[in-house]
Amino acid sequence: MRYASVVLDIPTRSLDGAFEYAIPPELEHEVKTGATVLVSFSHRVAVGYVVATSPVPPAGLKSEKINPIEQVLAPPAFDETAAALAAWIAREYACTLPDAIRPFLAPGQKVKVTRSAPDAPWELQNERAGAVDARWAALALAANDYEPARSASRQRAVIEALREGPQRVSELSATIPGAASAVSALEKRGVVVVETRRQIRGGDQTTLSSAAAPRPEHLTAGQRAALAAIDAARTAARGDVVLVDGVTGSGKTEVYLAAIEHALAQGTGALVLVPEISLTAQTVGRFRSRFGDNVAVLHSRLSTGERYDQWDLVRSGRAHVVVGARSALFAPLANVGLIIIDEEHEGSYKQDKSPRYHAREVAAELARARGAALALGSATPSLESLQRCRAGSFRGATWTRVEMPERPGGSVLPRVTVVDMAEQFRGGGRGVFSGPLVQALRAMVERREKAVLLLNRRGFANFLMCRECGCVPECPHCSTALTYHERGHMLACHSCGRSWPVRAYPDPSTSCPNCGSRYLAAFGVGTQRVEDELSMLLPPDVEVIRMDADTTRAKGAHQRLLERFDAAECAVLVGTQMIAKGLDFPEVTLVGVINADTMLKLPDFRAAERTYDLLEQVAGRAGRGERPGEVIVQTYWATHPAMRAVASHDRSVFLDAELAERAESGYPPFSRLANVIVWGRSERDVRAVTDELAAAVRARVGRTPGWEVLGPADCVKARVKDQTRRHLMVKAPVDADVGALLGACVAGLSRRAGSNIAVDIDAYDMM
Ligand SMILES: Nc1ncnc2c1ncn2[C@@H]1O[C@H](COP(=O)(O)OP(=O)(O)OP(=O)(O)O)[C@@H](O)[C@H]1O
Ligand SMILES: [Zn+2]
Repeated sequence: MRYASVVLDIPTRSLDGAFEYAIPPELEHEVKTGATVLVSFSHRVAVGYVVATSPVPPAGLKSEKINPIEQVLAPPAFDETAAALAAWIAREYACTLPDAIRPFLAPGQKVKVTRSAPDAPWELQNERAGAVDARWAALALAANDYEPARSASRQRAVIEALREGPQRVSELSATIPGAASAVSALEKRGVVVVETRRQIRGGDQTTLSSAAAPRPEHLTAGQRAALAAIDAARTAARGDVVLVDGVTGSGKTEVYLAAIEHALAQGTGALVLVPEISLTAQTVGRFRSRFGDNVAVLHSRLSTGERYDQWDLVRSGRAHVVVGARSALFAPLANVGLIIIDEEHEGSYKQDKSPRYHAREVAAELARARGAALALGSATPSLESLQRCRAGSFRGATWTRVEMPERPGGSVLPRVTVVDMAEQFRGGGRGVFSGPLVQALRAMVERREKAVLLLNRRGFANFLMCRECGCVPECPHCSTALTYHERGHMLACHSCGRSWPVRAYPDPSTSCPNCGSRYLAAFGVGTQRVEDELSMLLPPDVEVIRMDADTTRAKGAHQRLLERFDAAECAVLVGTQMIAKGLDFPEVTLVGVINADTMLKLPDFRAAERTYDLLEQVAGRAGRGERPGEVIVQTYWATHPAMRAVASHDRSVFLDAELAERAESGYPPFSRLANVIVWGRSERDVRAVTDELAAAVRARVGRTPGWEVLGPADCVKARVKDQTRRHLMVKAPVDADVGALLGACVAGLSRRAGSNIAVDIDAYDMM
């Protein structure tokens, strides 16, 4: 008899830890680690996941007292190492074990079970995602001597079509009426063979010229150094990390491709993470053109069926390179030699629902557990990664930074001009585009090239700003920017809770607290308005393509817009953050940033870092080919270090000031920051829970150096959908086990009375 440890997935209860069950002999071949099983638990059936099996009964239990596993519901989806990783995630991010295990399951797998009759076997109520088979027809040898009857024109057409190669019967039927019966007739005569093949969904195609990845003749010196460092880390096989710190257009993708080639040559596979939004045909195409069918692609814009097929390619060992969004980390690739995270600074690597993990941290742990290397790439690495490289190691792994300061083939970084918009306003400029940007756009059109215009939408209309002096009202007590609440006509401070009534422009009572101007207005213009103004400014033969949440909603829309931009002779691409990264169009010679500073005033300690990252990334879209590029950054805060750093292509201008400030105030990367959010319908309950939680955390933390508990206070978004939201922030030393401590505090609450609690370790969203 063997025994299995099973983690139960019972939605309404949080049971931590695994329970022991016996494996009946008839199920012995099916009950493996990673399998989904049905067991009985307190007199009803429950779904669970096997996380370990053992030949000996658990200590202290008599074998006849152990309940048997009743049924196997789904085959193994993960192995022992993955099970251990899930346990690590649960502890590190203070979530339940089933929450940590679910990302590893097959796409579409659900927790609910049903059965058709009282004694029928139970089945999972999965989304319809399982494998799909297609019937393929092909000519048999006998076709060479076969002459269809004169009346059999359909048979003739089918044979004709199949001479080009095998085809799906459904496809034949679409072009030849009655093809299916002709195929059956021909099959009976032995002229055609029909076979069932697994259909694989989700292998999208593109016409984008830049989606191919022709192998360059030689790598640059920077690329060679980066590749050597990654190879060395892979050979060391203990989870060492290499940060590829390469300027925009320096050829990081080529480094990844070469490193993966080396990994494959040694019989190991690779996981490649790219931000969801840049998982476009362009990026995927580069990997496919180098590795063909050995690539599986996983992201959320695929249908469940498509994701299932791609996932199954990995599990069945047919694909060894997985390219995907952060969840690709959980793909069933057993023999991982290399993990790559492109644009590692991206905030989207942090998941905002349970499990609230950060892909960089999970990848580091996975690399350690699998004896693989982790390569992080960015033109604007996160302060966390830079700091770990300075220290040389983190959590037992070596962190090495390799610089790639040059673009290959002699192309140079673009010239950057910062335009002070307050000055433009004082000079009478009231439009969306400053004088210098208008001139640059006209010159670009004359040269018949392409331009990219970024409209920053984050932080939009969250605060008031004076158009004349650029001032943003701040709290006199906390020096955080005041948030504007349009409905209540009020400015509020989210650190101390104070608020002031105010009316924004065009109300006649408006007045800037700094200069008295009446142009104190909510901040922002929409992409639609930019598009309209552009059309008025430029000749009609210039194509204007708008890319934002509205125009990219439809499936494949993102790709079609880029293909249009690619195919155009002279065009302007206007878009939100989604256009800032990854795009590689050599004809783009102008990049304009309409409003560089909307994020700077957000009550978020990473606001400046995010602004710098975004500007540097979008600037990097210019001049990637032979022609030099130009960048125009419009801002009301021309002296901010982020602007100056981008203008001079010198990160240290921003970095030194920023690191000093973070060290001073004890923010990451010099500490860990956890945000505990409590929300619910009753404000009283929410307050009671946050107060108890704050007291519990303070009691545990005591006066331990490096720990600090802030709050409780209202969240920036204090009310969402009629629910009150309060939070508590906890700062801890970088090596502290924050998740375990906060998890225990939450578990020890005396009551949670209709409140929801989210423990967000290493939080990115402070709102
Ligand atoms: N060694 C090389 N020789 C010539 N061309 C190269 C070489 N390496 C890369 N390239 C080309 O340089 C261009 C930029 O490369 P890539 O897109 O990989 O840059 P990147 O570093 O990822 O940039 P970004 O961070 O801005 O997205 C691509 O068109 C690529 O084909
Ligand atoms: Zn205040």
